[in-house]
Amino acid sequence: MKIVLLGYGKMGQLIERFAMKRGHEVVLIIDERNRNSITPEDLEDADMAIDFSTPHAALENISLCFESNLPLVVGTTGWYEHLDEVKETCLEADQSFLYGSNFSIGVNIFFHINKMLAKAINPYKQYDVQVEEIHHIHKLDAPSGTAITIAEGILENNDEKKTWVNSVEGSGEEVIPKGNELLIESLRIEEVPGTHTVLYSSEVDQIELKHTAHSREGFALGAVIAAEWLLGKKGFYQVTEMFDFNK
Ligand SMILES: NC(=O)C1=CN([C@@H]2O[C@H](COP(=O)(O)OP(=O)(O)OC[C@H]3O[C@@H](n4cnc5c(N)ncnc54)[C@H](OP(=O)(O)O)[C@@H]3O)[C@@H](O)[C@H]2O)C=CC1
Ligand SMILES: O=C(O)C1=N[C@H](C(=O)O)C[C@H](O)C1
Repeated sequence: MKIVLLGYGKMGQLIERFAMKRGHEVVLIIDERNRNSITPEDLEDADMAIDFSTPHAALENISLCFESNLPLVVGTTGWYEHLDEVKETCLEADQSFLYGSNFSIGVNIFFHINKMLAKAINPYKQYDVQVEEIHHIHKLDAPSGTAITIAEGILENNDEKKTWVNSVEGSGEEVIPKGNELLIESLRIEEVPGTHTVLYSSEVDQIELKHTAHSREGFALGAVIAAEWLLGKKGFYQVTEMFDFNK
């Protein structure tokens, strides 16, 4: 596959390594320095684009790929308030699009267990639930996209919680969740690649479901596998649709 990389930071560089290992070719690298000079024609010879850029760049990059009729995998987080409009444009224009807050297999298994756990605990109102995410200090968005997906999985299966609220440690803003609000606590610590925990607490005990990424390799390999999965398909997909355990 001939791949265009949008974003060539920590993730883009790792994705290039895994793409080459799996026999693909990176034909164009786009980052902040050359983005303004890129036109849809520059993407004509490619088979697939993979975007791991920044929350404010993602939307324009998605439009660029749609204009070029280039299938696109988006790992960038922090732009999800625009998901509905992207879906509409994608389907209207008969494009190929896949996005995911987290491409690692481990986290996708976690997403699945998170929903099952939320469903199992739902009748036992003595448990209160909270989500915690820890990432490196360079991260631009909070809460993490993964934490939002986890929170959505809980909200779908919990009668008490209606919405999520976010508190960023050290921001100086105190967030005290109401009874029907699910708290996502964000911590930014050194170079942590990504740790997500769901905590259910009662007076007598605590249940924890935790995923710790040891590196970014799982995310990068997952993004290349997602690109391979998307090739030849039309439509709007989420990464979770790639996995059988969601069926
Ligand atoms: N879904 C998943 O599994 C994962 C998602 N992510 C998400 O991926 C994104 C990138 O993460 P990461 O690689 O760590 O971030 P980095 O900050 O390391 O890299 C961001 C890259 O985006 C480039 N960039 C900035 N503006 C544009 C633009 N307009 N068009 C194209 N590229 C641009 C930057 O260029 P320059 O260097 O020139 O500034 C840089 O190369 C984040 O949103 C993060 O949350 C991260 C890991 C896993
Ligand atoms: O910015 C990161 O680094 C990560 N971002 C994604 C997110 O926001 O969930 C995925 C992963 O946790 C790493």
